[in-house]
Amino acid sequence: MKTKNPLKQLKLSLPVQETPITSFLTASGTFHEGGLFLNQKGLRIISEEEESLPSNGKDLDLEFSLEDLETIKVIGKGSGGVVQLVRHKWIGRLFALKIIQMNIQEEIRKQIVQELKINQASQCPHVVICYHSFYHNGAISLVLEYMDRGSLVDVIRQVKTILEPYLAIVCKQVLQGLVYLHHERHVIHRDIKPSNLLVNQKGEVKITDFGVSAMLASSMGQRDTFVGTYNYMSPERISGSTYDYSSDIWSLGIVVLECAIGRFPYLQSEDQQGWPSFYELLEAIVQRPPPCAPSDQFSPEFCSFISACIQKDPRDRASSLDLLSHPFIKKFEDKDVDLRILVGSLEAPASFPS
Ligand SMILES: Nc1ncnc2c1ncn2[C@@H]1O[C@H](COP(=O)(O)OP(=O)(O)OP(=O)(O)O)[C@@H](O)[C@H]1O
Repeated sequence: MKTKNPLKQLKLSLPVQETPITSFLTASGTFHEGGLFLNQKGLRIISEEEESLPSNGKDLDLEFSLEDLETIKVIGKGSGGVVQLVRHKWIGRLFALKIIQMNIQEEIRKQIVQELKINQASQCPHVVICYHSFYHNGAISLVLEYMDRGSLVDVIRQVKTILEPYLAIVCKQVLQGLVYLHHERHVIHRDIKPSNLLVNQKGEVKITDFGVSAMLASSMGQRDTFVGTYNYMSPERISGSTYDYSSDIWSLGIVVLECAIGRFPYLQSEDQQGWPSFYELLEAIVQRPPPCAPSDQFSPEFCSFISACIQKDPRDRASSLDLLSHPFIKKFEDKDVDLRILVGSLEAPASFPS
């Protein structure tokens, strides 16, 4: 028997497409499924392990002892000691272990441990978390959040210069860290420099060594004995005047300018023979007009940002809070600039030869 309308019976009923494609996208226009990220800038695959790692570590409530950590390799050396990449034997998680050698009296040690405890309470996603600190065999060991793309020193070494859109994203995150330190914790960092600004492959930038320079200074019995580089130090600190939060802003300006032009701003040119001597450099910072961004190579917003930071008179510098709404930062806010694209192309310091 023939059916009246065979085609009608064959008709498939398709589900009505009620879900618009945009609902699969994140705010940045990225399609995200499992570990796969796809947007107009390309494709990225992030392992499930990385994805599930907490970015602020608030949920990490482990009992630590140095015996629980196994060393993988040394990933950095500073004036105070070494930094090792370590793995927690039981949970397998990676940390950076910073060991600072200091033979100090019991009283000062107690004071330092107390200070570090306060630092451990960091509640800002742009300040590297210090999970634990130990005093052992004359050394202070800090168990830090591991930043797997190293510092801005490693970034500049590989890319030479950082383009304005990426720099704006870097600056915004550093400023968020500084707003936290200056306005919530009421502390001056005192050692903002490229090696203290760390990056991870999620595109996060965080300030580290918060409180460490103060700790080293107090361990020497003088409030302002400085160990480290003077390159980023403000003129008022070099000349021994009183200083405040704006001293960190000067340092930030020098760091950002260096990242943009690809050389330390007090060097006249890339091919300048050798560095100025220690005293020539200090004299230049205190006596000479401050460096600025060349207006024929950079946007007016960038040049204005740099001169809002690098002012000889600290009162002329903008605050971290003001700088967060500077036109240079605002300019790229809705432009979907993804720092992961930049850091994704870099080699991890952990894979550098020792
Ligand atoms: N939490 C971390 N995660 C990943 N790498 C780190 C971490 N902390 C430090 N490092 C690496 O170790 C290097 C040395 O760090 P450290 O703080 O000891 O010295 P520094 O800042 O380079 O110099 P100085 O001791 O003069 O301040 C850094 O430049 C960075 O590459």
